[in-house]
Amino acid sequence: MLQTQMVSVHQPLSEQAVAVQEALIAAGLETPMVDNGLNDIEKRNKIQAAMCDIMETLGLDLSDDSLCDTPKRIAKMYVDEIFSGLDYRRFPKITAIANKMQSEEMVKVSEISVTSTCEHHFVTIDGTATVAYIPKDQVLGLSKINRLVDFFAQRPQVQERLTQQVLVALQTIVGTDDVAITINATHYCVKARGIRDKTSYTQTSALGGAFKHEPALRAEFFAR
Ligand SMILES: Nc1nc2c(ncn2[C@@H]2O[C@H](COP(=O)(O)OP(=O)(O)OP(=O)(O)O)[C@@H](O)[C@H]2O)c(=O)[nH]1
Ligand SMILES: [Zn+2]
Repeated sequence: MLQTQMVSVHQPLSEQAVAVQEALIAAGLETPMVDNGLNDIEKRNKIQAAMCDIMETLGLDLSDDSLCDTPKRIAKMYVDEIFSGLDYRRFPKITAIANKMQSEEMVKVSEISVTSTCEHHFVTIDGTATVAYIPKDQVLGLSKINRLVDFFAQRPQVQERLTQQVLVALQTIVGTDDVAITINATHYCVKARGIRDKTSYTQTSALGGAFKHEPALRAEFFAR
């Protein structure tokens, strides 16, 4: 999970954040967003008021000591936690070092925890991601791959877009097309409501460069 992090409206975007945002827009993969000009405090206040309205509409007693702070908690959770990835000022600093060790084989990080939120129902998507790339001029700090996945997971998502966003972001940052990602996830909109299927899960993948075109590399990536 992203650490809660206070960001100022005046905080400039990092060069990496700008490059990734531009790449996603160019690829038609950016999350549909509108800049409403609200700062984080204004967002929390508006969401809190809206949640009071929802709870009162449901007939809940907001004077109850267990319920009274729920609108405030949800507002904070949306802005600072589970939807914090909508704000590029929170884009993680992805440190890389020169590939002096001439690593030219796949680097693969497996079973990265993914907790996201389905944009159709606003309930949890729970799963894991496996991400690989073939280093070119730079190698990434390993935890930065987890952080990148986490940034895009902290948005309302469909799993297919989350998968593609991580692919394009990583390609942009490492400067190579040779990136692969697969996500396995359970959708609580399928598990806890609607069809109420307790066992199914969804696998999505996005492959670039050699991972797309070389069957042996693709097979190596998907092998456990
Ligand atoms: N492709 C895709 N679909 C998703 C994802 N998350 C949720 N959905 C689906 O979005 C669809 C929305 O369908 P609707 O018919 O508008 O919504 P609904 O009436 O709540 O549908 P049910 O879930 O079947 O009850 C559902 O089939 C969800 O399972 C996702 O990450 N990717
Ligand atoms: Zn859903």
